[in-house]
Amino acid sequence: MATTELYTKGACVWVPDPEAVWVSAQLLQNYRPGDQHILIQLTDGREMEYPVLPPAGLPPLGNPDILEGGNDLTALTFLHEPAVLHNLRVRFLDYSSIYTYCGIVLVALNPYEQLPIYGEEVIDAYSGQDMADMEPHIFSVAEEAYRTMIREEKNQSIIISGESGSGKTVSAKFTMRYFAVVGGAAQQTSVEEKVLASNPIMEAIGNAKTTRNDNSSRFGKYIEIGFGCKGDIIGANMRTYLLEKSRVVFQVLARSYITPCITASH
Ligand SMILES: Nc1ncnc2c1ncn2[C@@H]1O[C@H](COP(=O)(O)OP(=O)(O)OP(=O)(O)O)[C@@H](O)[C@H]1O
Repeated sequence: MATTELYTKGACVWVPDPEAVWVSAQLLQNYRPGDQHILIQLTDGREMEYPVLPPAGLPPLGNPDILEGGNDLTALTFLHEPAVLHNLRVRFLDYSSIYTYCGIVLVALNPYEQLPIYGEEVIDAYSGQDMADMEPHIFSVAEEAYRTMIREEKNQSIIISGESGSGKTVSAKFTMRYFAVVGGAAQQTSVEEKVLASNPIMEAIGNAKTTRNDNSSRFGKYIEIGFGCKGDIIGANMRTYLLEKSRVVFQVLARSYITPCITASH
């Protein structure tokens, strides 16, 4: 079926909104190829003629209600910006869930509050489980990498990306904690303790406050964790890269010595 045939009376669509970014609306008439406008009704009851000329064209179609709040974005019938934003919003507000899969990728929202979802009992629940059988969580990604490494005896990588303040450093720390717990059994060995204890030291040296993040990393980190044949952490090293020189805006003169000052701006 051509996509335009789905634009029938009663179909749900998303239209851009200056405040809410996207709002949902319903078609009040069938769309016929060549139409320059389509009559829609917004959720607040307002009716409007929506222009369907290029470049915007027809508005993105809404997904069936039954898919709302699903834990994998790839299961959505229509995958576009408003569908992704809406699904993440529903999961966050209605299911208190900050994690959603998009295939093998985990999408994480920053809750800006401590959630009770990172305790050892949660680590135990994820340990040994398949990613597909568990609700999305940073621990399921860590578990997948850990199990694949043990099973295939191959190095694994977890890439954490996002804009400043989105929660990359926090996610990396939860991942390292997961490895320390599942690999170190009940008692953490001193190597595992040292790996976890390196975080505050690195942050003391390499983090600074910006307008977006009170504890913003000033450089990227490539953290390599070594595991022994029993799956326990036996060492780690960290390489830094991508120092954001643009943020080194001035030097502070303090008494007789000069302290380079990595500050703020943004
Ligand atoms: N999962 C989470 N639970 C609770 N708070 C979180 C979580 N993720 C992030 N935060 C909060 O958001 C703040 C910023 O997160 P973080 O420092 O990890 O961001 P970042 O992506 O590493 O930023 P930058 O690129 O600027 O270094 C944290 O200090 C913490 O307060």
